[in-house]
Amino acid sequence: MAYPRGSRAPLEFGGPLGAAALMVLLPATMFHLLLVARSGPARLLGPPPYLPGPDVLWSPRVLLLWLSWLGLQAALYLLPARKVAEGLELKDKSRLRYPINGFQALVLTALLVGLAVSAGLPLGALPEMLVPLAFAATLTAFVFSFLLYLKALGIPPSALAPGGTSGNPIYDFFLGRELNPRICSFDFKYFCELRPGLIGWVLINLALLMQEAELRGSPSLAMWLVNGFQLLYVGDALWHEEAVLTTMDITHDGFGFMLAFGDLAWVPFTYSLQAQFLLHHPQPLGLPMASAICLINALGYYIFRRANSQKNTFRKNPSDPRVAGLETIPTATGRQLLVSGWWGMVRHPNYLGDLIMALAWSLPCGVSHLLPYFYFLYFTALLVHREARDEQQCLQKYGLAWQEYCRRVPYRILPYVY
Ligand SMILES: NC(=O)C1=CN([C@@H]2O[C@H](COP(=O)(O)OP(=O)(O)OC[C@H]3O[C@@H](n4cnc5c(N)ncnc54)[C@H](OP(=O)(O)O)[C@@H]3O)[C@@H](O)[C@H]2O)C=CC1
Ligand SMILES: CC(C)CCC[C@@H](C)[C@H]1CC=C2C3=C(CC[C@@]21C)[C@@]1(C)CC[C@H](O)C(C)(C)[C@@H]1CC3
Repeated sequence: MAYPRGSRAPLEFGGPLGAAALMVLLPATMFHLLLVARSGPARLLGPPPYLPGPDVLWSPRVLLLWLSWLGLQAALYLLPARKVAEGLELKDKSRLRYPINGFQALVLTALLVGLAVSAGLPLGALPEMLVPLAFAATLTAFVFSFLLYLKALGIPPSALAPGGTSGNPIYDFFLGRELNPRICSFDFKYFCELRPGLIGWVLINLALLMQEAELRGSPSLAMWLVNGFQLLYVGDALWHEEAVLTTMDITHDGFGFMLAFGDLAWVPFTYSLQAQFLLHHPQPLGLPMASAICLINALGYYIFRRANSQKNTFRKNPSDPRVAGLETIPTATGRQLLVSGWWGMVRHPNYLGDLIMALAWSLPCGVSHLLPYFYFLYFTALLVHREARDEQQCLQKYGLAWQEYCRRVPYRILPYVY
């Protein structure tokens, strides 16, 4: 980690050079994956079948469709919520309020799409638009991050994110200067993290399933599994929407290109890679293998959900009977660290569960190609890097208590291995 002059916040992601490289590499990787998934050889490490020209990337009609999608999700966000949650305390001691209606947005989107399909909307045509749609999303992410950067020029220092204030415009543009950019009560980061991209991801999956049914008479078992597993994951995220308020994206990272592109483009267009692959490369899958894969996904989901819920319950109320019996380490901040239960096995049991699920999403695609395993490989790298960032932040927050926790729980993600 490099340290910028005149500031104590360490530079991450390789500093300005790393940020500039990622701003080119991430969109390039996304387009590479989209093009390769539909090509015959589907080679992750091979060249793309062709380089798309402006006529393939750019379509005003598709841009309009994309903006309408964002508009629809924004309208659903503004509907009355079943609950309004408070975020963590900010530097100025205030707390922001967030509507909890993400699951409602998912259900209403499903109803609207169902109505539109029964009225003749050709959802199966969506897979043909993925490349121009991804281009529209990338363009939106660049423009949006630029506007967010400008907006952050006039805000008080207390509203800045700890990381995005290096003074280097490229680095700050990438990481995001403002922690919680809002217009009135509309919170852009919270909205983008959970709505257009996540719900868009399952909609793309569904469109790929419908397209497969049109092409082959019925969707394959592999396609059903991928759709089912990823719908469970997105449904779970929206059902437990409040938990996202304590993730580092909301509490620590600014809202810049990294999250805008990640949320709006990367998630829907690369996380749907397995379903894209299956549409063009059908894979035979027998019932015994499908059952084994379901068991792997169930195991991953169980660890992921139980570990996340245990920490969230403990953070909300340490005397809750479900967590009151667990062993803890006190810290100088007054907060405690769990040292038994899920958080006593490894320091990030939730990452372990998430990674097991990631593997289960790739397995229905067989083992003939590396491409459908891209998500598992990328996600391993993302979580290892994220774990290191979180470790750094926890060491800063909890000092000696964190060191004691690391001594008591020596493994980070995988027991006895890492
Ligand atoms: N699908 C995807 O692309 C992604 C999914 N994820 C998933 O998101 C979820 C949230 O991940 P993330 O926000 O990275 O991190 P975590 O939910 O693991 O949160 C880390 C925080 O938990 C608290 N904590 C750590 N150890 C303990 C302990 N022993 N006892 C009590 N509290 C502890 C600390 O915060 P504090 O003490 O301040 O509460 C720490 O900063 C994970 O399940 C992850 O897998 C994440 C990134 C991408
Ligand atoms: C494009 C770059 C390589 C990095 C971008 C990272 C983002 C794609 C991810 C950062 C943290 C995320 C989370 C989820 C999705 C991916 C991003 C935005 C999450 C919403 C997925 C569903 C989970 O249940 C969750 C815990 C709510 C996740 C929160 C973090």
